Amino acid sequence: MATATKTVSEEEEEVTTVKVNGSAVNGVPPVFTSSRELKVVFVLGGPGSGKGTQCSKIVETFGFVHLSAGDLLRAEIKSGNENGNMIQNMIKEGKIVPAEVTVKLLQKAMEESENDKFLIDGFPRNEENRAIFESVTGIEPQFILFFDCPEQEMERRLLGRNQGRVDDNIETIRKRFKVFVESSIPVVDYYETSGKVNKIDATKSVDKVFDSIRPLFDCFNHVSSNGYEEELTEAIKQHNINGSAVAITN
Ligand SMILES: Nc1ncnc2c1ncn2[C@@H]1O[C@H](COP(=O)(O)OP(=O)(O)OP(=O)(O)O)[C@@H](O)[C@H]1O
Ligand SMILES: Nc1ccn([C@@H]2O[C@H](COP(=O)(O)O)[C@@H](O)[C@H]2O)c(=O)n1
Repeated sequence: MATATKTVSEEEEEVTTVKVNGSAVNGVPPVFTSSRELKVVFVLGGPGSGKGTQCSKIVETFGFVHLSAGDLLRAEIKSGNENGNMIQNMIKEGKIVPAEVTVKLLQKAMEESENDKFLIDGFPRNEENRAIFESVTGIEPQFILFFDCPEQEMERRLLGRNQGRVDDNIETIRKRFKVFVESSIPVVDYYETSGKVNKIDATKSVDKVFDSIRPLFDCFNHVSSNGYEEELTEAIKQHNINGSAVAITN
């Protein structure tokens, strides 16, 4: 009788060939065990620009799963994991946690989900985040949503947020702004070169911001006979024509 037990060579085969979106990076295949074609949108923008608020609305309307890198790190602190103290100290100082920690958490969350559409919020925060995510998962984002908001407005929002976060105080907020400009904007610039960045004017009301985002996600709901890729390319083109593709102000 046949058994379900795999031979060592079958298991090796699985780890090296059953891959998400699967290309090898520098000859090393990605170590992601899902065989689904995952669609990922990275959501970037300064602290307090409204990323989490808009992600909730996208989840409700377009059925994406929201993975906030910050929330996953905060959950790791609460879980009592050995990395908890290190993560807590980094967050208090507004510093970026080593990518291998954050990527592992994102990878686990994606593997545990049955969905295939993910909004990854607050990630990649620096070049190390970007490179390690790409090499571990082999996933290229569909596009980047970039929330553009002046520091003065972000500071006002963060100081009024009242969620008891250890980093929503003026001293840490200033450090987070500096890290954003020095480490996160270069990642946005990187994706700008491949035309993947969709800049959103985040100063408007919550509903107006969502109205400007909506057309970029419509293609994931109603796929035309040409397939969603063509619809998405057209939506990005229209988004840029409509004047949101202005220079990054930070
Ligand atoms: N368009 C908006 N206008 C005014 N206030 C907003 C807007 N969007 C979000 N806010 C408020 O600003 C605060 C920060 O929003 P949110 O938590 O969504 O930002 P974020 O970019 O996810 O921040 P962080 O990166 O620090 O997690 C919240 O109190 C939220 O209610
Ligand atoms: N990729 C990331 C994302 C977040 N952090 C740390 O968490 C803090 C809070 O992040 P939010 O997105 O919830 O604002 C952030 O300041 C970093 O300390 C990270 O290290 N890497």
